[in-house]
Amino acid sequence: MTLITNVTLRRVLDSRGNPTVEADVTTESGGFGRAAAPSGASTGEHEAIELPPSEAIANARDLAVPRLEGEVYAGDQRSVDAALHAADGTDNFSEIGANSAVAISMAAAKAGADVLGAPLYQHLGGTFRGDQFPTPLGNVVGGGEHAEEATNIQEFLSAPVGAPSVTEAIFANAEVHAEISEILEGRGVPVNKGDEGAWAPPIGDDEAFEVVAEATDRISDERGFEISFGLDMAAAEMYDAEEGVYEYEGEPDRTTQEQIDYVVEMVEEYDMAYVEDPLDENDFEAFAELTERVGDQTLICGDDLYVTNVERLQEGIDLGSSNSILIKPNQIGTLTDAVDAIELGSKNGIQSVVSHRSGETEDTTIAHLAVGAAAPYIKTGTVAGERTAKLNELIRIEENA
Ligand SMILES: C=C(OP(=O)(O)O)C(=O)O
Ligand SMILES: [Mg+2]
Repeated sequence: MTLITNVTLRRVLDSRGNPTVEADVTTESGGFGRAAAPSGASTGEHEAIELPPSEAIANARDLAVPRLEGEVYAGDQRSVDAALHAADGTDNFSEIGANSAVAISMAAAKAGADVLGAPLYQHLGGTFRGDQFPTPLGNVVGGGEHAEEATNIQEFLSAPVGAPSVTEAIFANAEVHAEISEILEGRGVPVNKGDEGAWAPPIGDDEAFEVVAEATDRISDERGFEISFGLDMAAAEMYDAEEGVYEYEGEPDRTTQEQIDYVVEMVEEYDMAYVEDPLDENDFEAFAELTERVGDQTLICGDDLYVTNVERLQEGIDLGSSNSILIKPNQIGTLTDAVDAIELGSKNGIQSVVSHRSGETEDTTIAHLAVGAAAPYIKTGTVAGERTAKLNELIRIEENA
């Protein structure tokens, strides 16, 4: 019934106006799934390879589609994803492109769910899943690779850790976002937006800490539940490997030790709930030192460090590098690989944060993945249509749970 009979690939627009890969999967009994690949700007050097969409589509048509149509059942996600790996034949999807792979993988999952008449989160997670909702981490101020002339730190994230429901948390993040524009206006700071819809003001990191803390405190008081905040430092983008320093525009460079001390100081001063990629993507040891120092107070999350790869995650587990992992299906290329990383993490006390990319589409798969895999966090922006697509889907899922 769920035998895949057709896979169609096309180019569509992403939120930056760049082309990306969209896949349609149809099954023998008429099941249908459609999904599109997102795209990063601050990509990790160990990520699976995103090919130019036209090339990814042409190669996937030649190599992957014949191994799927009439061969594999959409309801059997592991077989779909194994066929994608076999068609590609490399360990980083450099033949068919991780963008084609992830679009097909997600579209097949949706087609499988469609045949069952079940919501995607239930198809992915099974019948006993669907009652645990992730806390949404909402990007409210940012710079780095996501906006020019803004903060060094890539993302300041509202973290409504005390919210009674995911719906309340989503609205609280939007209120924090709105509050920040008022605060910035009051300070005479012009308000532009970055790639993910976060404010991208021309201010230094120190001022951004103050502004975000003020906004989260105010909305927390109004709402009556705890709203903390966190960061994605995307530190690999700041790291100069030759000099061994982290470069901050308008401030002195920091050595690795100074970077660790700085993060410890900020975690303590602002009681931060979350710090992603505070150190270079190859420095498992420095991550471990930081986790040793503040891992009992905050989540230290590896994004570029792990690239959703179970082998890199295992190295981090062995060394104690972090207590959290970012999960981006397109970093690794399939839903199976993403779920395996979540499960390896949860067996080892590592909290998963299912994440969007800075270039996104209206696709809502990650909202279902977070619920289906019972991930404790999701990072998918605060405002902007391609972000609210996922957030509104979470609201709907919660309503139906
Ligand atoms: C979402 C992120 O940005 P990008 O998609 O540009 O890697 C991130 O670094 O977590
Ligand atoms: Mg990141």
